[in-house]
Amino acid sequence: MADEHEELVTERFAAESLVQSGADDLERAAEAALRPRRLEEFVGQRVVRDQLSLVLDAARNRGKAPDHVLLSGPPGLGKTTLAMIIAAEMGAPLRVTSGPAIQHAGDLAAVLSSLEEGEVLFLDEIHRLARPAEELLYMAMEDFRVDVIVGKGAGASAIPLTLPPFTVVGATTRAGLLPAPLRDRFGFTAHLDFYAADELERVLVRSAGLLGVPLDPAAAAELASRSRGTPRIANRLLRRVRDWAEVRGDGTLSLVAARSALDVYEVDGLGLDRLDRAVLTALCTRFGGGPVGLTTLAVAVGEEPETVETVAEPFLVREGLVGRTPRGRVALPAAWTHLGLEVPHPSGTLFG
Ligand SMILES: Nc1ncnc2c1ncn2[C@@H]1O[C@H](COP(=O)(O)OP(=O)(O)OP(=O)(O)O)[C@@H](O)[C@H]1O
Repeated sequence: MADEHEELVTERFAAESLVQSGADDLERAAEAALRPRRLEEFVGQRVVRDQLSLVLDAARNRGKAPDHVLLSGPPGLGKTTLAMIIAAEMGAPLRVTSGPAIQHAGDLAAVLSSLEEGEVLFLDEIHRLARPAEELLYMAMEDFRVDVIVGKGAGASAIPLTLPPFTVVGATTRAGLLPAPLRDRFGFTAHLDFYAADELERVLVRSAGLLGVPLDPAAAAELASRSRGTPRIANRLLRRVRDWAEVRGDGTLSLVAARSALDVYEVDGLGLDRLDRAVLTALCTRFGGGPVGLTTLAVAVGEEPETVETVAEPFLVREGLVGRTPRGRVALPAAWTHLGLEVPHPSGTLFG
């Protein structure tokens, strides 16, 4: 059970999950099969969808590559899916890479100089691009030009190379870390927010249809309300409920099957998982409700500060469990209540 629970938690860490290659390859394949291919299949995010649809229609009418697009938001909300949709809607090829994969400016120059006209270049985790690569990207995005450096040291020379028009789709969980000159080169920026329960229900119904499994409406509602506002988690839980229904039930994804599977995987009433609860527990019990700095909090739960900040925290803040103050993170009254603890008196250090 513990291993299975671990797997459920780590699905939120796309990069780290590479470690568990076998099981995760299967999960990634399962995820890919449920990915919407066209904008009209993309559930929710109505404003982003409308705006993007306008950008793409206008580009199509002009017969040009669309403006560069920057997508930000927590993991699993559909940034990669939207990049794929942009390429599909434009009938353009898609090239996928990421900030950490590009170590040197030369790596990026090689990618850029091999792009076809109209190609969509998806740059995941764009905030992690190395500075020299970032500067090369500015020029390529603005002037469709790169300087290819030939030779080394004093004898090195830059040969300008003109690129065909292309579209960068950048994705980041930390838009605030992007330097202004890079942010400014995106003609369209969109922030993806957590999904409402009714939107997640639609994601689940669509996925159950694609998987060919019978999903009771009550089970869909239960799963939607316990998926952390995140389609990736909703789809992952759906597959776990299917496992439960096939192995321990009658194959129907009923409310009983949904609740039983969620119990097995220790997903609580709010949809919080092990990391979320570890953060809340540390905040409330170890640090007396805070304020506590991000790094100290991360050490206490055995995670990287970036993971706590980008994976756990946004949902905890949105649910009113955790607050950010200039002095650090604090547990809000709902956090104590959720953990079944007594809320400390407000005249204490916490809210005073
Ligand atoms: N709006 C949506 N409608 C239907 N399914 C969605 C939607 N958004 C995401 N999904 C599903 O959730 C899964 C995760 O989405 P995706 O990989 O695009 O997220 P992401 O934001 O790129 O995450 P990460 O930053 O971790 O890579 C997809 O496989 C897809 O099946």
